[in-house]
Amino acid sequence: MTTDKTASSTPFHDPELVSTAPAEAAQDPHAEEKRRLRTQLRRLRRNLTASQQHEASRQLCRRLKQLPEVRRARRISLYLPVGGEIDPTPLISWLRQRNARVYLPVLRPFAENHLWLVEYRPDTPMRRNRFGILEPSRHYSARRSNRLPAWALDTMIVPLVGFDTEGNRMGMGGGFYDRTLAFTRVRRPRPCLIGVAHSLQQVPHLQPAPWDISLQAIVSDRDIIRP
Ligand SMILES: Nc1nc2c(c(=O)[nH]1)N(C=O)[C@@H](CNc1ccc(C(=O)N[C@@H](CCC(=O)O)C(=O)O)cc1)CN2
Ligand SMILES: Nc1ncnc2c1ncn2[C@@H]1O[C@H](COP(=O)(O)OP(=O)(O)OP(=O)(O)O)[C@@H](O)[C@H]1O
Repeated sequence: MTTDKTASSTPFHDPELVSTAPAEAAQDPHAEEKRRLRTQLRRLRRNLTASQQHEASRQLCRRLKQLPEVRRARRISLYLPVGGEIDPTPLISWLRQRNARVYLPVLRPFAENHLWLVEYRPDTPMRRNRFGILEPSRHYSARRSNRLPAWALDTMIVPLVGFDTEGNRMGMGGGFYDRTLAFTRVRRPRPCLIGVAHSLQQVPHLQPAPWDISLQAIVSDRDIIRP
């Protein structure tokens, strides 16, 4: 895993090169520490009670509805929560009333750790992916007309495992969003990225990795952080 000599100098500003970079895990000197912190933060959110979750979701959605990036979005992605993630789904009916289109991440087949963004309508057929997360079915997602390239979204609501007040983020560790959004370093248009999490997922400082994509805002049940 550590034999690739070019690994540490991989130009992460080039999404094409980056997405084929070998020995990915070996490139992150903070990997072990991040893994531990991730496990700890995931446990914290999993341990929230149903009523804490309900209240956090209410507060989150109240704040999200105030954001211009959410209010003006015609095409917006969010996620269906698992494992204690803060729940953005009460936003869906509100968005539909405003005639916004709602998209969900789908694990992209044959492209390791990349996401498709697939439209989510009331009649969209759903299935569970390999992580047990509900997503639009393979058949439905395979139809190009049901998807959007990430650049065509106005806003993406991105789940976080950890964050700091400078807007550094930590995800589930698969690099799914980082890979899917790597193009934002070099091309426009690009979606506005809003990270969301429970306030207890805030940590004093996260060391950003070279491939981390930065967020326009982080919204929790307590705050709106603009880095
Ligand atoms: N609700 C939700 N949907 C999402 C994401 C997310 O973070 N939250 N994703 C954001 O990326 C993508 C899925 N990414 C994921 C990455 C890792 C694991 C996970 O549970 N990993 C396990 C080991 C899994 C296994 O191999 O079986 C673990 O770390 O313990 C789950 C989802 C797309 N959909
Ligand atoms: N653009 C990219 N191209 C190739 N590999 C990448 C890219 N971005 C991240 N990775 C790899 O993905 C792995 C996970 O990265 P990291 O721990 O930062 O995930 P994360 O930010 O928590 O996940 P996510 O992006 O899904 O929220 C790392 O090993 C990293 O090398």
